[in-house]
Amino acid sequence: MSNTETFEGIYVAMYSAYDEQGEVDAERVKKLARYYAGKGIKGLYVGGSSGEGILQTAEERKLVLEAVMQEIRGELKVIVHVGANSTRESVELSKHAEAHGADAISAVPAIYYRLSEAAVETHWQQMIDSSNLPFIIYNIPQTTGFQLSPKLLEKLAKQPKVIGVKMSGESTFDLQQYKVAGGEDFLVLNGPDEQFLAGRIMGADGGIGGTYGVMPELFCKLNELYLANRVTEAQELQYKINAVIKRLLAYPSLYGAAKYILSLRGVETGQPRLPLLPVREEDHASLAVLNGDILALVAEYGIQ
Ligand SMILES: CC(=O)N[C@H](C=O)[C@@H](O)[C@H](O)[C@H](O)CO
Ligand SMILES: CC(=O)C(=O)O
Repeated sequence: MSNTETFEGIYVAMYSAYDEQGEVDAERVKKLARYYAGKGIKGLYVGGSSGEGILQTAEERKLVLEAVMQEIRGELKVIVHVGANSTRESVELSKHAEAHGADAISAVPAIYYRLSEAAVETHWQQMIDSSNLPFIIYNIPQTTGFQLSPKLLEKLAKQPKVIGVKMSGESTFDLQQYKVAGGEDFLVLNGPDEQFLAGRIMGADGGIGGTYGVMPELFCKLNELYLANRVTEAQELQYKINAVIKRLLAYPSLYGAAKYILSLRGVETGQPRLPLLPVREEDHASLAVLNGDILALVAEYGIQ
Protein backbone atom coordinates (compact mmCIF):
# COMPACT_ATOMS: atom_id res chain seq x y z
CA MET A 1 0.00 0.00 0.00
CA SER A 2 1.22 3.51 -0.75
CA ASN A 3 1.99 5.96 2.05
CA THR A 4 -0.94 8.16 1.15
CA GLU A 5 -3.32 5.20 1.20
CA THR A 6 -1.93 4.02 4.51
CA PHE A 7 -2.13 7.37 6.28
CA GLU A 8 -4.89 9.39 4.58
CA GLY A 9 -7.81 10.45 6.75
CA ILE A 10 -8.83 12.23 9.90
CA TYR A 11 -6.51 12.45 12.91
CA VAL A 12 -7.59 13.92 16.21
CA ALA A 13 -4.82 16.02 17.78
CA MET A 14 -5.24 14.50 21.20
CA TYR A 15 -5.42 16.76 24.27
CA SER A 16 -3.36 16.27 27.40
CA ALA A 17 -4.85 14.24 30.24
CA TYR A 18 -3.84 15.26 33.75
CA ASP A 19 -5.19 14.49 37.18
CA GLU A 20 -6.53 17.20 39.49
CA GLN A 21 -2.95 18.02 40.59
CA GLY A 22 -1.81 18.50 37.02
CA GLU A 23 0.19 15.26 36.76
CA VAL A 24 -0.05 13.07 33.65
CA ASP A 25 -2.76 10.52 34.36
CA ALA A 26 -2.30 7.31 32.36
CA GLU A 27 -5.84 6.10 33.06
CA ARG A 28 -7.30 9.36 31.81
CA VAL A 29 -5.08 9.19 28.73
CA LYS A 30 -6.46 5.72 28.01
CA LYS A 31 -10.04 6.81 28.53
CA LEU A 32 -9.56 9.71 26.16
CA ALA A 33 -7.99 7.48 23.51
CA ARG A 34 -10.85 4.99 23.95
CA TYR A 35 -13.41 7.78 23.53
CA TYR A 36 -11.91 8.60 20.12
CA ALA A 37 -11.55 4.99 19.03
CA GLY A 38 -15.32 4.78 18.63
CA LYS A 39 -15.65 7.84 16.43
CA GLY A 40 -14.65 6.63 12.97
CA ILE A 41 -11.37 8.53 12.76
CA LYS A 42 -8.18 7.19 11.22
CA GLY A 43 -5.92 7.96 14.11
CA LEU A 44 -4.47 10.13 16.82
CA TYR A 45 -1.74 12.74 16.78
CA VAL A 46 -0.18 12.46 20.22
CA GLY A 47 1.86 15.09 22.04
CA GLY A 48 1.50 17.91 19.53
CA SER A 49 0.32 21.45 20.19
CA SER A 50 -3.01 20.21 21.55
CA GLY A 51 -1.31 17.47 23.54
CA GLU A 52 1.10 19.95 25.17
CA GLY A 53 4.09 17.76 24.37
CA ILE A 54 6.48 20.68 24.59
CA LEU A 55 5.21 21.51 28.09
CA GLN A 56 5.98 18.02 29.35
CA THR A 57 9.17 16.25 30.37
CA ALA A 58 10.47 13.43 28.19
CA GLU A 59 9.40 10.94 30.87
CA GLU A 60 5.85 12.30 30.87
CA ARG A 61 5.68 12.18 27.08
CA LYS A 62 6.77 8.56 27.15
CA LEU A 63 4.12 7.74 29.74
CA VAL A 64 1.43 9.34 27.56
CA LEU A 65 2.46 7.41 24.47
CA GLU A 66 2.69 4.13 26.34
CA ALA A 67 -0.83 4.59 27.72
CA VAL A 68 -2.17 5.40 24.25
CA MET A 69 -0.49 2.35 22.72
CA GLN A 70 -1.72 0.06 25.47
CA GLU A 71 -5.27 1.22 24.87
CA ILE A 72 -5.68 1.46 21.10
CA ARG A 73 -2.71 -0.19 19.39
CA GLY A 74 -3.91 -1.70 16.12
CA GLU A 75 -7.27 0.09 16.28
CA LEU A 76 -6.11 3.58 15.42
CA LYS A 77 -3.00 4.85 13.71
CA VAL A 78 -0.75 6.72 16.09
CA ILE A 79 1.44 9.56 14.91
CA VAL A 80 3.52 10.85 17.80
CA HIS A 81 5.05 14.28 18.01
CA VAL A 82 8.62 13.85 19.25
CA GLY A 83 9.87 17.38 18.69
CA ALA A 84 11.66 18.88 21.68
CA ASN A 85 14.00 21.81 21.97
CA SER A 86 17.10 19.69 21.94
CA THR A 87 17.86 17.25 19.17
CA ARG A 88 19.07 14.82 21.81
CA GLU A 89 15.70 14.64 23.55
CA SER A 90 13.86 14.41 20.22
CA VAL A 91 16.01 11.44 19.23
CA GLU A 92 15.35 9.77 22.57
CA LEU A 93 11.61 10.17 22.04
CA SER A 94 11.85 8.86 18.46
CA LYS A 95 13.52 5.68 19.65
CA HIS A 96 10.93 5.30 22.38
CA ALA A 97 8.12 5.73 19.84
CA GLU A 98 9.54 2.95 17.70
CA ALA A 99 10.03 0.65 20.68
CA HIS A 100 6.38 1.12 21.69
CA GLY A 101 4.81 0.52 18.30
CA ALA A 102 3.83 4.00 17.12
CA ASP A 103 3.01 4.16 13.40
CA ALA A 104 4.93 7.34 12.64
CA ILE A 105 6.88 10.14 14.25
CA SER A 106 6.59 13.84 13.58
CA ALA A 107 8.31 17.01 14.80
CA VAL A 108 8.24 20.77 14.70
CA PRO A 109 11.58 22.58 14.31
CA ALA A 110 13.28 23.41 17.61
CA ILE A 111 12.01 26.72 18.97
CA TYR A 112 13.57 29.71 20.81
CA TYR A 113 16.79 29.93 18.75
CA ARG A 114 16.35 31.41 15.33
CA LEU A 115 17.59 28.40 13.49
CA SER A 116 18.89 28.32 9.95
CA GLU A 117 17.42 25.90 7.48
CA ALA A 118 20.59 23.81 7.81
CA ALA A 119 20.13 23.57 11.58
CA VAL A 120 16.50 22.51 11.31
CA GLU A 121 17.44 20.00 8.63
CA THR A 122 20.09 18.47 10.91
CA HIS A 123 17.62 18.40 13.82
CA TRP A 124 15.02 16.50 11.80
CA GLN A 125 17.58 14.29 10.09
CA GLN A 126 18.84 12.96 13.40
CA MET A 127 15.32 11.91 14.34
CA ILE A 128 14.80 10.33 10.93
CA ASP A 129 18.05 8.37 11.26
CA SER A 130 17.36 7.26 14.80
CA SER A 131 14.40 5.01 14.01
CA ASN A 132 12.82 3.06 11.18
CA LEU A 133 9.49 4.80 11.60
CA PRO A 134 8.03 7.01 8.89
CA PHE A 135 8.62 10.72 9.58
CA ILE A 136 6.04 13.45 9.07
CA ILE A 137 7.37 17.01 9.06
CA TYR A 138 5.32 19.39 11.21
CA ASN A 139 5.22 22.84 9.65
CA ILE A 140 3.56 25.45 11.86
CA PRO A 141 5.27 28.77 11.03
CA GLN A 142 2.87 30.96 13.02
CA THR A 143 4.09 29.44 16.28
CA THR A 144 7.67 28.38 15.47
CA GLY A 145 8.67 31.26 13.22
CA PHE A 146 10.22 28.75 10.82
CA GLN A 147 8.85 28.69 7.29
CA LEU A 148 9.53 25.37 5.59
CA SER A 149 10.72 25.95 2.04
CA PRO A 150 9.49 23.61 -0.71
CA LYS A 151 13.19 23.14 -1.52
CA LEU A 152 14.03 21.67 1.91
CA LEU A 153 10.86 19.60 1.81
CA GLU A 154 11.81 18.24 -1.61
CA LYS A 155 15.27 17.33 -0.36
CA LEU A 156 13.98 15.57 2.76
CA ALA A 157 11.19 13.82 0.86
CA LYS A 158 13.75 12.03 -1.33
CA GLN A 159 14.28 9.69 1.62
CA PRO A 160 11.73 6.87 1.75
CA LYS A 161 11.24 7.39 5.50
CA VAL A 162 10.08 11.00 5.05
CA ILE A 163 6.51 10.34 3.99
CA GLY A 164 4.66 13.58 4.56
CA VAL A 165 4.01 16.95 6.11
CA LYS A 166 1.46 18.24 8.57
CA MET A 167 0.78 21.63 7.06
CA SER A 168 -0.50 24.05 9.67
CA GLY A 169 0.43 27.17 7.74
CA GLU A 170 -2.64 28.89 6.36
CA SER A 171 -1.72 29.22 2.70
CA THR A 172 -3.40 26.53 0.66
CA PHE A 173 -1.11 27.54 -2.20
CA ASP A 174 1.90 26.58 -0.05
CA LEU A 175 0.10 23.36 0.82
CA GLN A 176 -0.28 22.56 -2.86
CA GLN A 177 3.36 23.45 -3.51
CA TYR A 178 4.42 20.99 -0.77
CA LYS A 179 2.29 18.32 -2.40
CA VAL A 180 4.07 18.92 -5.71
CA ALA A 181 7.54 19.16 -4.14
CA GLY A 182 7.02 15.94 -2.19
CA GLY A 183 6.19 13.93 -5.26
CA GLU A 184 3.62 11.30 -6.19
CA ASP A 185 3.19 9.44 -2.90
CA PHE A 186 3.87 12.29 -0.46
CA LEU A 187 1.25 12.74 2.23
CA VAL A 188 -0.05 16.20 3.09
CA LEU A 189 -2.23 16.56 6.17
CA ASN A 190 -4.16 19.78 6.59
CA GLY A 191 -3.59 21.83 9.76
CA PRO A 192 -6.04 24.75 9.91
CA ASP A 193 -9.36 23.15 10.84
CA GLU A 194 -11.24 26.21 9.58
CA GLN A 195 -10.19 25.41 6.01
CA PHE A 196 -10.12 21.63 6.00
CA LEU A 197 -12.22 21.51 2.85
CA ALA A 198 -10.03 24.04 1.05
CA GLY A 199 -6.92 22.09 2.05
CA ARG A 200 -8.49 18.89 0.73
CA ILE A 201 -9.38 20.50 -2.56
CA MET A 202 -5.82 21.82 -2.94
CA GLY A 203 -4.29 18.41 -2.38
CA ALA A 204 -4.36 17.42 1.29
CA ASP A 205 -4.91 13.72 1.96
CA GLY A 206 -6.64 14.37 5.26
CA GLY A 207 -6.15 16.47 8.34
CA ILE A 208 -4.90 16.68 11.88
CA GLY A 209 -6.69 19.18 14.04
CA GLY A 210 -6.86 20.73 17.46
CA THR A 211 -10.62 21.22 17.37
CA TYR A 212 -11.42 17.77 15.95
CA GLY A 213 -11.21 16.54 19.53
CA VAL A 214 -14.61 17.99 20.44
CA MET A 215 -16.29 17.10 17.14
CA PRO A 216 -14.45 14.23 15.41
CA GLU A 217 -17.70 12.98 13.87
CA LEU A 218 -18.21 16.26 12.02
CA PHE A 219 -14.74 16.17 10.46
CA CYS A 220 -15.24 12.54 9.40
CA LYS A 221 -18.53 13.56 7.80
CA LEU A 222 -16.91 16.53 6.08
CA ASN A 223 -14.22 14.27 4.70
CA GLU A 224 -16.85 11.82 3.45
CA LEU A 225 -18.79 14.59 1.70
CA TYR A 226 -15.59 15.73 0.01
CA LEU A 227 -14.75 12.20 -1.12
CA ALA A 228 -18.28 11.76 -2.48
CA ASN A 229 -17.92 14.98 -4.48
CA ARG A 230 -20.79 16.59 -2.59
CA VAL A 231 -19.05 19.95 -2.47
CA THR A 232 -22.05 22.18 -1.74
CA GLU A 233 -23.02 20.10 1.29
CA ALA A 234 -19.38 19.94 2.35
CA GLN A 235 -19.13 23.73 2.23
CA GLU A 236 -22.30 24.02 4.29
CA LEU A 237 -20.87 21.71 6.94
CA GLN A 238 -17.51 23.51 6.96
CA TYR A 239 -19.40 26.76 7.64
CA LYS A 240 -21.25 25.16 10.56
CA ILE A 241 -17.98 23.78 11.93
CA ASN A 242 -16.37 27.19 11.59
CA ALA A 243 -19.13 28.80 13.63
CA VAL A 244 -18.23 26.31 16.39
CA ILE A 245 -14.49 26.99 16.05
CA LYS A 246 -15.08 30.73 16.23
CA ARG A 247 -16.92 30.27 19.50
CA LEU A 248 -14.17 28.02 20.88
CA LEU A 249 -11.46 30.52 19.96
CA ALA A 250 -13.27 33.31 21.78
CA TYR A 251 -12.30 31.77 25.16
CA PRO A 252 -8.99 32.70 26.83
CA SER A 253 -7.81 29.15 26.33
CA LEU A 254 -8.82 26.93 23.41
CA TYR A 255 -7.62 23.76 25.12
CA GLY A 256 -9.16 24.75 28.44
CA ALA A 257 -12.50 25.20 26.68
CA ALA A 258 -12.19 21.97 24.69
CA LYS A 259 -11.18 19.92 27.72
CA TYR A 260 -14.09 21.33 29.70
CA ILE A 261 -16.47 20.30 26.91
CA LEU A 262 -15.09 16.76 27.07
CA SER A 263 -15.62 16.70 30.82
CA LEU A 264 -19.31 17.42 30.19
CA ARG A 265 -19.35 14.17 28.21
CA GLY A 266 -17.83 12.23 31.07
CA VAL A 267 -14.26 12.33 29.77
CA GLU A 268 -12.10 14.04 32.40
CA THR A 269 -8.70 15.34 31.30
CA GLY A 270 -8.00 18.08 33.86
CA GLN A 271 -6.88 21.59 33.00
CA PRO A 272 -4.23 22.48 30.44
CA ARG A 273 -0.81 23.12 31.92
CA LEU A 274 0.39 26.68 32.48
CA PRO A 275 1.26 28.92 30.73
CA LEU A 276 -1.85 27.68 28.87
CA LEU A 277 -4.70 29.10 30.90
CA PRO A 278 -7.28 26.97 32.66
CA VAL A 279 -10.94 27.31 31.81
CA ARG A 280 -12.71 30.02 33.84
CA GLU A 281 -15.68 29.15 35.98
CA GLU A 282 -17.64 32.00 34.50
CA ASP A 283 -17.36 30.27 31.10
CA HIS A 284 -18.83 26.96 32.21
CA ALA A 285 -22.42 27.86 31.37
CA SER A 286 -21.74 29.08 27.84
CA LEU A 287 -19.50 26.07 27.19
CA ALA A 288 -22.38 23.81 28.20
CA VAL A 289 -24.50 25.58 25.58
CA LEU A 290 -21.74 25.15 23.00
CA ASN A 291 -21.45 21.46 23.87
CA GLY A 292 -25.21 21.09 23.35
CA ASP A 293 -24.96 22.82 19.97
CA ILE A 294 -22.13 20.52 18.85
CA LEU A 295 -24.08 17.43 19.91
CA ALA A 296 -27.13 18.74 18.06
CA LEU A 297 -25.05 19.13 14.91
CA VAL A 298 -23.71 15.61 15.28
CA ALA A 299 -27.29 14.37 15.59
CA GLU A 300 -28.43 16.48 12.64
CA TYR A 301 -25.87 14.72 10.49
CA GLY A 302 -27.15 11.39 11.69
CA ILE A 303 -23.92 10.30 13.31
CA GLN A 304 -23.92 8.19 16.43
C1 LIG B 1 -1.96 27.07 14.83
C2 LIG B 1 -2.56 25.77 15.29
O1 LIG B 1 -2.51 25.44 16.46
N1 LIG B 1 -3.14 25.03 14.36
C3 LIG B 1 -3.78 23.79 14.66
C4 LIG B 1 -3.15 22.68 13.95
O2 LIG B 1 -2.68 22.78 12.87
C5 LIG B 1 -5.25 23.84 14.30
O3 LIG B 1 -5.82 22.58 14.51
C6 LIG B 1 -5.97 24.89 15.13
O4 LIG B 1 -5.93 24.51 16.49
C7 LIG B 1 -7.43 25.06 14.72
O5 LIG B 1 -7.50 25.24 13.35
C8 LIG B 1 -8.10 26.19 15.46
O6 LIG B 1 -7.65 27.43 15.00
C1 LIG C 1 -3.36 21.28 16.64
C2 LIG C 1 -2.53 20.18 16.21
O1 LIG C 1 -2.67 19.73 15.15
C3 LIG C 1 -1.57 19.66 17.16
O2 LIG C 1 -1.98 19.28 18.24
O3 LIG C 1 -0.38 19.63 16.89
